[in-house]
Amino acid sequence: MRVGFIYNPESGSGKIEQNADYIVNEFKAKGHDIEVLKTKKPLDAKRYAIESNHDMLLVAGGDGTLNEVVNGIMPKAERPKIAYIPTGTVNDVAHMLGIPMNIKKAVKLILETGVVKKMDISKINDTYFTYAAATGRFAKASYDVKRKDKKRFGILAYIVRGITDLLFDYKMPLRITYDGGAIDHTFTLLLFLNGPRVGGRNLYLMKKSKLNDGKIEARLFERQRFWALIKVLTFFAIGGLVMRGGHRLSSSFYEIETLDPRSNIDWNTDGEKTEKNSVRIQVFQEAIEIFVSKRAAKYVF
Ligand SMILES: Nc1ncnc2c1ncn2[C@@H]1O[C@H](COP(=O)(O)OP(=O)(O)OP(=O)(O)O)[C@@H](O)[C@H]1O
Repeated sequence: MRVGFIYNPESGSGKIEQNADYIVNEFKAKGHDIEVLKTKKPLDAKRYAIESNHDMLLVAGGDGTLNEVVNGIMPKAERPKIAYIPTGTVNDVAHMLGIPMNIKKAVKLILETGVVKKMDISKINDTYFTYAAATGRFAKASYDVKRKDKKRFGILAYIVRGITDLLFDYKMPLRITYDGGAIDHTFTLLLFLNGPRVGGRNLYLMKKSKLNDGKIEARLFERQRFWALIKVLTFFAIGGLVMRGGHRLSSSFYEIETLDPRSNIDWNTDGEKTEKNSVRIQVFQEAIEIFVSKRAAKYVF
């Protein structure tokens, strides 16, 4: 197979760099023709994916690098398969797909023990995302953390940034239309999730949410004095529990319209800052093929 190996040497603690030769040799030993495409700056991974004519893209990086590759291949009529080696800080997608954080074990999964599944990809305005779009309280943490802090402190850097966001009162008057109706309210946090994980947390109460069901699960938190904060924290602490003042929706599309003309809402998709204010979210069912563990194939698809 013709394999393009796209890797981000800056992802996570940088361990991928010492393992790149090992990965190349393992793929060659199995008879693959592998081309190394190392990123030098943001958006290189997307460009490599756009220009690729490989049968498969082997991607090593965090959720952000995977997101760039997905944005690169989605407009193509013939999309290469994706094999993913998680080397980022949070690696939410890899946890859902059952891909080990250990590089050698991840390579073994791709070359020997894994299976290929078709996975949904979603789009928010013109940006594709693999697992999460969010706005409001805490949503900034994942893109506001500085790269050098991520490298030094790992996931703790995100937690500290999240805590500094605690006391900021997000008030977002919005109309949310979905395939079951419409809701007008003032919200503090909106989460749109492809599967049962976000922000490094497994949401075991959302285990019915599958990665190939053609639906996006929405968890919407109304703005309330004091209680909203408790409810958001409870959601993350207790596996996705939604208390009163929260909405649980499942739909193949959403329209989110800001009702305040002065609003200044930033959207976070797969951990990066992308769209602003009113957006449309839609799902492309089973849009990409990706290597997953046998266990994930059974439980999240
Ligand atoms: N060589 C590079 N130098 C600096 N930034 C890069 C480089 N290559 C890619 N990037 C950018 O780094 C961003 C973040 O990388 P990535 O998400 O892969 O790792 P991470 O942030 O450590 O992991 P996670 O998203 O799981 O927290 C990507 O969106 C990409 O644009």
